[in-house]
Amino acid sequence: MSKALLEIKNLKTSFRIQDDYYAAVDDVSLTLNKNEVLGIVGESGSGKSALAFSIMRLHNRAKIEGQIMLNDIDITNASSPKLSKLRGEDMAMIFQDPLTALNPLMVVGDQIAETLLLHNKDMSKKQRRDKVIALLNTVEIPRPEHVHDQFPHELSGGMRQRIIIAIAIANQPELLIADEPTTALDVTIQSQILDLLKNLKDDIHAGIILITHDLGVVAEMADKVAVMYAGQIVELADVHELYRNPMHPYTRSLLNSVPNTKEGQEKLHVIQGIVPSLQKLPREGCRFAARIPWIDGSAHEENPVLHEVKPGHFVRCTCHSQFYFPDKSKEGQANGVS
Ligand SMILES: Nc1ncnc2c1ncn2[C@@H]1O[C@H](COP(=O)(O)OP(=O)(O)OP(=O)(O)O)[C@@H](O)[C@H]1O
Repeated sequence: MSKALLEIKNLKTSFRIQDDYYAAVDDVSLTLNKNEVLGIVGESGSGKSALAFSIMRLHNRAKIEGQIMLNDIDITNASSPKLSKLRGEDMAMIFQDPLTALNPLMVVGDQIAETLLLHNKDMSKKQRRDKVIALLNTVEIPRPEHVHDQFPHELSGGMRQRIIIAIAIANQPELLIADEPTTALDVTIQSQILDLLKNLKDDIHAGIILITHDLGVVAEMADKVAVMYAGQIVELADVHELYRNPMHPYTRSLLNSVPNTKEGQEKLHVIQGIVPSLQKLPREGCRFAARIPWIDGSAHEENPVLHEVKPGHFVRCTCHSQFYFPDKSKEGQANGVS
């Protein structure tokens, strides 16, 4: 079997709050291959961005334990100059908010050219401009010659996100992380950006990590899905398997909280409570136990680990085998989103 593009083993990312360290990402292991899209889903505060920033090594003061390997390069222990070279060239990120990610004082064409220059010092000015125009075409910007010389504030939110995508793919990274790429955009623009990412997916041959709240987007774009809760992956499976056969109570609750157009959906499931803050996170036992109090405590493992319940389908904690929705009429509808 060919080697994975990205291999993460037992990653733990902790932030210092007052006098102690608290893990926002805890015991995360996963692999991603070239040309593969991994969707990461979970509620706000579940650690998705902390995971993405850990891979890019963009946390300044976090303590990172475990291992992140990108193409056999150990990112966890890479030096700052090495990381600067890796970012942009081997891995790149599309951020949530395109306005804050762009320099307001520089025309967008120059911002794309700057990224090219960082990793291709020998490119002539003319080559750079041609490449920028080609990239603007790739991200489907109309009148690229004109847009090249515009400032970010002169462009719409959707156009700005296209510029961010052009910057991210400028040096053909092998790993592309899109962290909620459509959150800051209105609904019609969201679908245009997702369509663009879908088209790019087949052209750039990168491994893509797509972080989103939107289970529909994951269903459409991802090959496999990791569901995160309170810093941990609670379920990981091929996308079809996960939607057909969700097992972890959190995955089932998430899927059942999404409206679908199929017949028989009487009422949406509400996941009681919220993801606890870092300092209040239970460090032992099943982290989801408090949100499914009707399930007997003995159903949970003392130290839940990911079990491979089927080839390639991993679930954390044994509580899934005893889980049911308190409203019995909802049982069996967990597969409703596809
Ligand atoms: N630099 C930091 N210092 C301290 N705590 C942090 C830091 N970054 C994130 N956290 C905490 O880590 C936890 C996970 O946050 P994270 O932003 O990764 O969640 P998320 O799943 O990406 O949420 P969202 O979907 O809202 O972006 C949260 O409790 C958050 O407050």
